[in-house]
Amino acid sequence: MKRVPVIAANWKMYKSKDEALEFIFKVNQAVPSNEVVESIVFPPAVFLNLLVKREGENLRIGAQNMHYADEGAFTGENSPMHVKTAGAEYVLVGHSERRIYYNEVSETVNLKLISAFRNDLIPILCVGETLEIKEEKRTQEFVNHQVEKALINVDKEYIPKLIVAYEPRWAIGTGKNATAKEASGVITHIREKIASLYSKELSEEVRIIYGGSVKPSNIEEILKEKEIDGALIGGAALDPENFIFFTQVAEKIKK
Ligand SMILES: O=C(CO)COP(=O)(O)O
Repeated sequence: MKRVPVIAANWKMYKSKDEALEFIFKVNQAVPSNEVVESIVFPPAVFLNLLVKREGENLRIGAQNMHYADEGAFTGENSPMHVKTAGAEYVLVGHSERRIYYNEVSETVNLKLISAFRNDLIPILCVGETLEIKEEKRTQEFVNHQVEKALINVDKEYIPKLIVAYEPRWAIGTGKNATAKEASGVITHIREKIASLYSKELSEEVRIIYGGSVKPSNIEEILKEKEIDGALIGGAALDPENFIFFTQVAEKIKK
């Protein structure tokens, strides 16, 4: 089954307004068409509107987080409607930094996933183990459990839209990436888990990507793995030239 590769830049809490605009200006014309590579940028929420107005045809914009409720007394939060009307088409759900610093737990991850689908946003569900769990050789058990919990009550009609990012926590921002083979192994098992929850056919439509210290020097090796459908990149994708390079490698390898 052919799956369109995904190259996603998670800006986290970086970039000034001018830097954000400069990035979009440089990248918009340079990335491959959306049918060939889905190129997505996740800026801080306050920039969503600004960046979408400048959007060309190819670069897509997503939110780094959202609340699961449609509205409510939740000071400081953005609803799915807010991020959607600001122009987001995608949303990161369950990023490890949200899980570590903001009390994101499997129940809220699950509610956000359901809410994203209901609001016609494409979620990138982030999963990944700590170093401790890896050393205990419990990676697969842990990651499969995260996937299973996240997908509770998610209707099968939405599964083809799902994107999962396998981001081992020990690899995020550390310069230490999982080897391509390691990542591919975990991703294969995630797909099997989704097959066991839904069906093999549906599981083959899900894009499963890798994140954690992806950089220009390792992107080729990672994307050469058939099971890895793209990358979610932090630090290295803040540079527009790098981002363009990542999309070009995806276009070349996944064609
Ligand atoms: O958290 C990440 C993407 O969501 C990965 O960050 P780094 O690429 O900086 O390791």
